[in-house]
Amino acid sequence: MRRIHVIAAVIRDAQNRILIAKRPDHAHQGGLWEFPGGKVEEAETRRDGLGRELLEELGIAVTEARPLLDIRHDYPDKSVRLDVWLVTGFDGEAHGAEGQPVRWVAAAELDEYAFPAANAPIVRAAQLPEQYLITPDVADEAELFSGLERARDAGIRMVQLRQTGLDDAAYQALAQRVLEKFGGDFQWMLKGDTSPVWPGAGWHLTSRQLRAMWTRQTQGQPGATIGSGAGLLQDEDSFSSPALLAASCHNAEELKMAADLGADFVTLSPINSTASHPDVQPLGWERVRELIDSVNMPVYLLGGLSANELPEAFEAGAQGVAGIRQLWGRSSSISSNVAS
Ligand SMILES: Nc1nc2c([nH]c(=O)n2[C@H]2C[C@H](O)[C@@H](COP(=O)(O)OP(=O)(O)OP(=O)(O)O)O2)c(=O)[nH]1
Ligand SMILES: [Mg+2]
Repeated sequence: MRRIHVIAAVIRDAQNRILIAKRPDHAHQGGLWEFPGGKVEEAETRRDGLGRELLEELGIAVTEARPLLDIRHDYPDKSVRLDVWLVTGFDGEAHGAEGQPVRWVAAAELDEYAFPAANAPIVRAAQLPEQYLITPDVADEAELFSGLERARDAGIRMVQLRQTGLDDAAYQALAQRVLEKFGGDFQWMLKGDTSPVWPGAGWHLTSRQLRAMWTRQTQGQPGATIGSGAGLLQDEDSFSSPALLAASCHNAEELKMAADLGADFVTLSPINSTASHPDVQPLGWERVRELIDSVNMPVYLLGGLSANELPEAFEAGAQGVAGIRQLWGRSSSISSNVAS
């Protein structure tokens, strides 16, 4: 089946709301909500297709946009490439120019709408920020707390609580204190051998845990997924359901495992060489592009990258950058929205 190239737009306004539209009942995937867009024409660039579709469907002229996520999905009757762009600037008042209902909704509310099956990762990408801070090892809790305050003030919105050298009990106790103080400031991603019990917290698997879990899942229960992205949770293996499931990946095999488990997003590393892993061969941008292209999930690039490299990351198809020192030490000088 020929794959149809579709441009779709996550349009964000100044209040951080996102525009969704309802597909006509008779259309393919009819009656479901969608991100506005449509088929790219033969002699048209992606950007031109985006501009034309949003003018036709919503009566707006796009002024600021960048790639967000590229998805390949096979419906029983149709194969599509959903080439999703984030639109942060436009002229005109968006309205249903073809008579379709449109609605501005908060990112968190997107979960309440019925979208086509291919859209789950788009919803996730629309909700996730551009930067993912991983906490460095700190000397004491005061250093951790002041760093988190700095990150919050600099616009960081998602943090993985990482502290090497703590046993599980000490880590859990630290997480409790950190979440009591900063619970509402960030989307928290926790580590450890069991799914976090804090409401709203996500779980970030190491690549070792990812492999172990994948093996267990695929051998025990074919097709079973645990991630929230797939909408299927099961707790036979004593999982509680994390708000988000993420995994650390370094190659195509691990990316595929994360996708099989229904991960909401992944980190991919190392992009550049880093002081902490001088012996590890960096992936380099060309390979990174190929790897991102091979999956339908939001991917954060990790390893020697700073927020200054967000434009390259977006160009490669990434959700954004993840970082330890780069997003911590200098976080007071980082703009939260470098791309716009
Ligand atoms: N625009 C859009 N299409 C989506 C989304 N999710 C999804 O699976 N699709 C599928 C449904 C369709 O098979 C295809 C988009 O085709 P379309 O019907 O919108 O194309 P179009 O605007 O060019 O319309 P037309 O000229 O065919 O009437 O992509 C989404 O979020 N937005
Ligand atoms: Mg359309």
